[in-house]
Amino acid sequence: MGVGQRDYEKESTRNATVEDCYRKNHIHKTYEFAKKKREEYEKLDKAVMSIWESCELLNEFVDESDPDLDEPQIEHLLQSTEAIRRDYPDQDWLHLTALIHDLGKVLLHPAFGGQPQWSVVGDTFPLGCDFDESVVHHKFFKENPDYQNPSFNTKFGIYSENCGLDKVSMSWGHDEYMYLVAKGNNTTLPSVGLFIIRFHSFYALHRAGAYTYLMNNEDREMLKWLKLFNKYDLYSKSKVRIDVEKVKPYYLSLIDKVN
Ligand SMILES: O[C@H]1[C@H](O)[C@@H](O)[C@H](O)[C@@H](O)[C@H]1O
Ligand SMILES: [Fe+2]
Ligand SMILES: [Fe+2]
Repeated sequence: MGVGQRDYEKESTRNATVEDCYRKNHIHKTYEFAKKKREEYEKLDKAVMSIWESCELLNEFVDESDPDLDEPQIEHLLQSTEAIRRDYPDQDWLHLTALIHDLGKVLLHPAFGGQPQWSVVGDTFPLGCDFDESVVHHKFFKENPDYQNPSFNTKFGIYSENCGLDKVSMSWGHDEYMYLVAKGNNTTLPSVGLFIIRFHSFYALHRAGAYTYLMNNEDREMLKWLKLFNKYDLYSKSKVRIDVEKVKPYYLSLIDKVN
């Protein structure tokens, strides 16, 4: 295992939880499920909440799919944003992208429908075509009904080569939800910021290099930023706690700027 590589195989109680989460995730996340959830949640009719309030709301949750992180989610948001801010002080769109990238996990909260962990967290993957071997815990897909569907279970499935990721139906989760929320609120984030939010859990693409044949040229440009972002999403996870009250004023002004 290289430094910073996620170890899903090591025997531990943490990994047993992670594995169980992915078992349910892979069995239930079908093309149909994603379609239904998208239709339900793109109405944006669950609750009205500010960005900072959503960050605080996430504090009560620990992500059951994450082998590396036991800290509350707000720590992760601030740690990754602080790290990216240190290296790219002038790119405020990148700071905001990092701050909000996981806010879709509010789906776990009763105010947003209290969705189960398996439906909200974990890596994402395309639906309507083959499940690539590089997707974590791939073995559980055998029990996913799409696995047997002949229109879906080929390399391209329902897609054509280089169709562009925008056309691809990704498994439902916090990425797609936050993308819908940002778009539906007419965000001022550049399209690459939205791309990062929407595909940050697509590890099979940005870490393993699978599914590249679904990308178009624009996706290939944006993938560079997604890879850069991923370094901060992963490697900033640490036990060094952030002084929330100290950094809060900067974030409030950042949020203000884009609203
Ligand atoms: O366990 C993690 C976590 O749920 C992240 O928020 C998600 O983006 C990753 O893809 C996943 O591996
Ligand atoms: Fe995430
Ligand atoms: Fe994250």
